[in-house]
Amino acid sequence: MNLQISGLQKNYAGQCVLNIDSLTIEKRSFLGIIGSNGAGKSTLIKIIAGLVDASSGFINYDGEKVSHRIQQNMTLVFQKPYLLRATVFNNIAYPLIIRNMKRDDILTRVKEVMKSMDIEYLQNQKAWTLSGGEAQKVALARAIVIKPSLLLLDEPTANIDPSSVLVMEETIKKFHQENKSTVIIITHNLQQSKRLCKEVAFMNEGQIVEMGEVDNIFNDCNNPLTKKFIEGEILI
Ligand SMILES: Nc1ncnc2c1ncn2[C@@H]1O[C@H](COP(=O)(O)OP(=O)(O)OP(=O)(O)O)[C@@H](O)[C@H]1O
Repeated sequence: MNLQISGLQKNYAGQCVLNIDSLTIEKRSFLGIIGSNGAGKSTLIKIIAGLVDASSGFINYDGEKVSHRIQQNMTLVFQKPYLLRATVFNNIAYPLIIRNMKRDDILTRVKEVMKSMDIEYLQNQKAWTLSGGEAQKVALARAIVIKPSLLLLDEPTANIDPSSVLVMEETIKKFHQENKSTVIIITHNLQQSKRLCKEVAFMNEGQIVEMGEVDNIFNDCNNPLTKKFIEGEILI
């Protein structure tokens, strides 16, 4: 999915927390969003997902305004996984059930995703009994099972151990390679953005300070604020 953002602003109690003049995210992009706490990263991704209304401005999705059909084609994984009070299998199957997919196809698709993430052993476990890392894997499995054309990830691997991070990253990479999808990931892990993304956008105080190819941003950025941030200095 191709995204065109124009004049996007979000205010909370008269305070502007997001202000993006113009941003294009090409189809099949793999964009990382980095920046300090409160920079506006989650607000941006929630507006893209249609979960929060912008105060002004608009987003075009493949040249169209947001609609039910477009929203059916995107998924968002939060830092804290929201799972249904059901088994792991039913959690992953749910987005396919509500899209009226045939029973046999659901079975095949859910098994395929569980196998690729090595979580088949969890299929009958109740979602509320999962560990944090297991729940996060299930949330990712549920997000990719519909093969969305836009996958939005808000710190999907925060608070999980390195081997689970590896499974999640491999899954996200494979998903991006095998589908003609756009992936946007917010991460505080700069190494993770280097491992996964083609492009990175650095946000500060609601604005996109700089955006470019991963190598350019990390080795040859133009803005002194970006340089400070990636070198681990505190931005004040
Ligand atoms: N529902 C809300 N009501 C009031 N203020 C909000 C609301 N949601 C976000 N904000 C404010 O908007 C600003 C941007 O928040 P946002 O969650 O987008 O930042 P972020 O870059 O994702 O931060 P973090 O890295 O800590 O997750 C913050 O100052 C936050 O307090």
